[in-house]
Amino acid sequence: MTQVSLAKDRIKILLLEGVHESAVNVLKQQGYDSIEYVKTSLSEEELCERVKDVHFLGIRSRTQLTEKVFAAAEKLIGVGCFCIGTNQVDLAAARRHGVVVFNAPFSNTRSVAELVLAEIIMLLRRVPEKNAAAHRGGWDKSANGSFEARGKVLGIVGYGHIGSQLSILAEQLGMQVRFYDIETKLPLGNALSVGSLDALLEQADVVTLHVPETAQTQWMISAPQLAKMKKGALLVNASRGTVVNIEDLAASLRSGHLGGAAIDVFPVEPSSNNDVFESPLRGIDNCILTPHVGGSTQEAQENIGIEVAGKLAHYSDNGSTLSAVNFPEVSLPAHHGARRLLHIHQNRPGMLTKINQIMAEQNINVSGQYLQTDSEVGYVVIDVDTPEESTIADDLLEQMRAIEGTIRARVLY
Ligand SMILES: NC(=O)c1ccc[n+]([C@@H]2O[C@H](COP(=O)([O-])OP(=O)(O)OC[C@H]3O[C@@H](n4cnc5c(N)ncnc54)[C@H](O)[C@@H]3O)[C@@H](O)[C@H]2O)c1
Ligand SMILES: O=C(O)CC[C@@H](O)C(=O)O
Repeated sequence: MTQVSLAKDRIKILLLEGVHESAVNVLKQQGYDSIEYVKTSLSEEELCERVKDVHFLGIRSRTQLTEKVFAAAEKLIGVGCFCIGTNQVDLAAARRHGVVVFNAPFSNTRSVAELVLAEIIMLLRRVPEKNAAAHRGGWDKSANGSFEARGKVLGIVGYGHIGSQLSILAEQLGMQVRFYDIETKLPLGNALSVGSLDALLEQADVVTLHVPETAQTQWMISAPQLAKMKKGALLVNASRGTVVNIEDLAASLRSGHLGGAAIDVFPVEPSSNNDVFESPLRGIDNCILTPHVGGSTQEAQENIGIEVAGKLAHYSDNGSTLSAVNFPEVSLPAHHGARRLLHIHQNRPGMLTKINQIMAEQNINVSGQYLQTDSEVGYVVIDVDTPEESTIADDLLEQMRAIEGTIRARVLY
């Protein structure tokens, strides 16, 4: 599969799920005008049709990018996930098809941490059920089951960007922070690392989950783990819906073992704001249900738009894959006065030799060469000095495309 090199005005960009308009502004400022903006996600079938002539695709967490979608997206160069999570993308398939995927690894971190902290206080004070009662005309003026956050043990599962940010905020409220992570992490402030998930569940008054969706985290909180939590303890999940078995959680809340929960993410989420939200957690009063809005603040969305659109434009203009989540990372200088050839190939022995042979045979002066590989894919960038009017770069590109194992190749002027 090869990629024809294009002038900017012929590069088509499809932005889904109502990404912030800051993304459109950045792309337009960089000279990209052919932008289609869609407010919802699309089904696999719709996507396969719509992505056929698209060069860059922007999504959030709802759009599932499967092998089938990448196979249909013959011209796709890059994907921007306008969020932190990339579990909705088959990253290996993207790599095999030579599609570079970027995300915004920390633009909404603070927003999630703030919401979680607020929910912890609300749950400790049983505000959700008092609020529900008041809306029904009730008046539950009582301190029964209501507690301060100060002095309580907060158990954080996953001490990455969000978990560690929350750790700092929670300590400022006087909470005692414990965390569990599969990686060794620097404990911030007075936080303490705990050796196992079970130990954390047994110690914590409040457990909050901040892990990515992986095979290892799927249903990591189910009936046995919920049973290990203290009676009356609280659970917060603003990570991914597959981390908690929602039926088991509903049973634990209804039995009175858990005292409350705040859930922002669900195993199945409505694909648009017009769809009905179904969940076994509906109707449980001390359970806060939010529609996957942990990172949905104006500040976060605007910053994400700027960051991810900037990464897509930079990759398009310069070839840099720095901070890509599925690709060998190459940080490239500007290529003023040189044509830049980009070659993505299957990582087989002898690829670089074949490319260099082409340069030698044409007597080309190579002014810069960059190579990065992973186990499957190689990415070679070559800057060649040619007179401005010369079409030699196009000839070189054609020859490079003919090398067996080439996935995509393009030239930057
Ligand atoms: N609700 C929302 O709107 C929202 C917003 C942003 C992010 N998220 C979700 O939150 C997740 C975490 O975000 P982050 O920025 O903190 O990610 P991160 O990558 O910085 O941190 C994740 C941490 O989890 C740890 N981890 C991985 N597997 C684990 C396991 N099995 N047990 C214990 N720890 C494990 C990692 O080592 C890492 O330290 C994201 O992957 C995303 O799915 C949700
Ligand atoms: O914007 C969204 O769709 C949710 C984003 C959030 O879950 C993330 O992974 O950053």
